[in-house]
Amino acid sequence: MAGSGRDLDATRAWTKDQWRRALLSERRRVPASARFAEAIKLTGRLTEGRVVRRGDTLCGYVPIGSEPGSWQMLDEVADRGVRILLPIVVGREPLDWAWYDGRESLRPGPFGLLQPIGERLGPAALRIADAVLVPALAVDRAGVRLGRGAGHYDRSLALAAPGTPLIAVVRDQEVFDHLPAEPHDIRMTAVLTPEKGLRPLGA
Ligand SMILES: Nc1nc2c(c(=O)[nH]1)N(C=O)[C@@H](CNc1ccc(C(=O)N[C@@H](CCC(=O)O)C(=O)O)cc1)CN2
Ligand SMILES: Nc1ncnc2c1ncn2[C@@H]1O[C@H](COP(=O)(O)OP(=O)(O)OP(=O)(O)O)[C@@H](O)[C@H]1O
Repeated sequence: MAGSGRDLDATRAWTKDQWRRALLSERRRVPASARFAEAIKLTGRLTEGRVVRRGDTLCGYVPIGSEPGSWQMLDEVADRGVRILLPIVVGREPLDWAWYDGRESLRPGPFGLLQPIGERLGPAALRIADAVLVPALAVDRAGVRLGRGAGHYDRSLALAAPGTPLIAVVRDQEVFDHLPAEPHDIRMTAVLTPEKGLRPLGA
């Protein structure tokens, strides 16, 4: 598959679904050992104080399948005094949110997700976040994010307070020059990757 900046002409014409298929098959080829090493690096990035600090509220996610990150990532961030909100899928509504309260507080949900069982705070709880980690398959330099294709985050992120960092979490190879965008796509303000850490996106 085209790496960042390569084969630009070929990928210019790709649809979002073609991108998704290519990105997911690439992810599935990453050995568990590499995924594990990347998760440890991501945890380091999240606990070094640039993304969130003690007392902050972070919207996180529980990684599933080949997504970047791990359980440890959430626990180590929580151990540093950061409160973590996790998303709950409610049909095609904006995502609902509940506090992360350890692994025992998670239950299997739709799409292979693990979701928190605590009190549902409503979609507007996103407003109290100091930063939002947004799971993604890829992101481009302008902040265009490619997700799973259900539109959950696009419907939800408009509820974040203006200026809240919206941080796509991807592997280093998943940052591209140009991805297909639609009018409803909400732009990410930054990207977090294991090797290069936190980088701003867009203008
Ligand atoms: N970890 C995580 N949580 C998330 C998302 C996400 O992408 N990742 N979402 C982002 O919007 C929302 C849920 N939407 C989702 C929509 C589709 C699939 C999905 O296609 N799941 C695959 C199985 C995944 C796997 O095991 O690799 C499937 O159902 O086939 C997942 C989440 C909110 N929570
Ligand atoms: N703000 C919105 N309001 C209503 N529908 C929306 C909105 N944003 C996205 N959608 C719907 O969701 C569908 C999927 O959107 P898109 O392909 O951008 O998903 P995605 O961002 O990749 O997925 P996800 O956010 O679930 O990871 C769109 O075709 C559109 O119908």
